[in-house]
Amino acid sequence: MRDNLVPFIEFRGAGKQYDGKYAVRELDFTIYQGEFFVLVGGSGSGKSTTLRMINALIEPTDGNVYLHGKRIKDYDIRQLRHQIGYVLQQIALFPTMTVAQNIALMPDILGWQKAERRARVNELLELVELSPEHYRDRYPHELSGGEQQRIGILRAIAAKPQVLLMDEPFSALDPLVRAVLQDQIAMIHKKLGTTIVFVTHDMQEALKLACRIGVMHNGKLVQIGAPEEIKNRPANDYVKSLFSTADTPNAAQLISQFHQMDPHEQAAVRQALLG
Ligand SMILES: Nc1ncnc2c1ncn2[C@@H]1O[C@H](COP(=O)(O)OP(=O)(O)OP(=O)(O)O)[C@@H](O)[C@H]1O
Repeated sequence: MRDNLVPFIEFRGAGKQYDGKYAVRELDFTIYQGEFFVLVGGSGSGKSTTLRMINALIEPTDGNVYLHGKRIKDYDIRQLRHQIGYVLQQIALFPTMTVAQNIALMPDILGWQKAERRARVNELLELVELSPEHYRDRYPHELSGGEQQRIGILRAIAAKPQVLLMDEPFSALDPLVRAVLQDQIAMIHKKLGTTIVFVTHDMQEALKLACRIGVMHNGKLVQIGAPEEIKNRPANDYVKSLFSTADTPNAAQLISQFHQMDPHEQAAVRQALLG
């Protein structure tokens, strides 16, 4: 990605005030095409506000945000949202729609032909190692939490959006399921080359997934850099303290976490892993 940096999402003096108080301020940075950009920071530091400026869920009160060189606020909002997939912590699949219908929602809205939609659903299920034959016709209540989250991610990328926004997408999941989904989103990013902007509280997750990490503190972006740069050369004591305890957990730690779960949780993890 570093050989050919094409500016894709640009924050230029962007800020958001609520009643005269800044939620985020003085955001000046660029996310490049095909990049996996991870925003980290404590609770209330402004990560979600920053993310939501990209899909116009929040309009900046100061400065501007650009996609492809055009101001977000100058896009037709429907066209903009069609180019941007969005995944939240609690994915709400439509309960009365099957897995295939949930995934094909946006292609359907965009008028893709039935055969194209069907092929896309199968291709995507295979991408995350869920057999289309076993999963296409199931309903959300027949899936584990990890499987539902995977279907939510597939729904967000089904119509081949140029950008995927992910706001703490794995934080409600058990550690093992989480580790599997982290590997899968890394693989999706590698295969499809989608630009991903990902918010997390978890520094290990950031170090594992990011091309670059942006660290937020009190509504400001205090450092941007590659994972090793942030960890080895933190810009200040705050960044240092965030990353001081973050080491990638090893298999032994994960396995011991698994053994500490109750049998019900273990069954859910097994189901998600083997699914
Ligand atoms: N609608 C709103 N009205 C007033 N203040 C808001 C509003 N939305 C967010 N804020 C404030 O803006 C700041 C940044 O919030 P934001 O949700 O972006 O933080 P965050 O880093 O995503 O937090 P968390 O990790 O807890 O989700 C917080 O102080 C929050 O209270």
